[in-house]
Amino acid sequence: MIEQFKPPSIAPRLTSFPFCLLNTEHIYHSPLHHISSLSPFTHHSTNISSTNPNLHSPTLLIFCRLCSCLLPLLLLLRPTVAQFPQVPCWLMIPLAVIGNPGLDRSVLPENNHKPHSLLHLQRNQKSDVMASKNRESGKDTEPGPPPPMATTGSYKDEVYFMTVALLFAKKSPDPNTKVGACIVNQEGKIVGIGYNKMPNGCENADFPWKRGKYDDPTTKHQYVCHAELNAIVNKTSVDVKGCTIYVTLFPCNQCARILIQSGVRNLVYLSNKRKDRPDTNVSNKLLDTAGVTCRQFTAQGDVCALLKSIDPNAE
Ligand SMILES: Nc1ccn([C@H]2C[C@H](O)[C@@H](COP(=O)(O)O)O2)c(=O)n1
Repeated sequence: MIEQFKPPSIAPRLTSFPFCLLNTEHIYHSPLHHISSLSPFTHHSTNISSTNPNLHSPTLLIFCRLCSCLLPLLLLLRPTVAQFPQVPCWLMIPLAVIGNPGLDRSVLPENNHKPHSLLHLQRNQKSDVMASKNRESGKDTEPGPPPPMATTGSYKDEVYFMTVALLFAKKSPDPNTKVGACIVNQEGKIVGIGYNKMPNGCENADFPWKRGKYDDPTTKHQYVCHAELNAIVNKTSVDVKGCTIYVTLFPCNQCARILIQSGVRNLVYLSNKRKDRPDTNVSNKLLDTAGVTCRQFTAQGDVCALLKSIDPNAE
């Protein structure tokens, strides 16, 4: 049997006008990209509505005709209505469909005046999220360049950074070895400072400060937080990836691991007198293998005098 296909008579006509309207360029400022997915007039729902018997009802026909007359009228009225603070709530629904006249576009980025601006914004936010995910997974921990070494003031910048580390070492309650650390980001800004002390909430006076075997709980070694660790946990930036650490004493094995894992890429140290001790003897190997550049800070002339004025024992 051969049968001619009869297209549904009313539904396509009903949906055609609002469908076209929603896709014209004239209303691209409106949040219709979003709303249209909910609207019964989209491509999507056109397909659904053509099989929907409700759409064939005369009431709906009148409603749609009314909408098609009302919408252009509201478009014309839109700037005028926006002058009035008290917009009747029945007007809010069609206005929401046309666009929010009260939206302060100056708070949006420049290109937000273009079509699909919200979409652009979401894409940018998405890439920010991806970037931070990559950072978390350590994918972007490529060696960062050392901070710029300008000579503003009397000294090179690194002299100031090492001086800050040395100055903060003086705050350490350790009677024998005082260590200071200063973390500098790739813009040459200080983002973390630390010195060796007991953990927060553990009174320095309540814990031993004497030296001894590393596994002896009556000595300081099991308790004290090293300067490098404190500088990292005190950071003022999101992270310390790509940063340079200035430290007055070469890091121990544990601190070397912490520096590597936190993404610090460059190390400048003042003294390495403990490098062969069991708690420091593999630092160099770890840092070197992980690609952290290490360099000893050398001071001469007035820089030497400056360091000695802070700590007479400074080498
Ligand atoms: N890179 C380092 C090395 C050591 N410290 C701290 C830990 C202790 O408080 C002190 C070392 O004591 P010592 O064995 O010399 O009696 O220095 C640090 O903060 N960072």
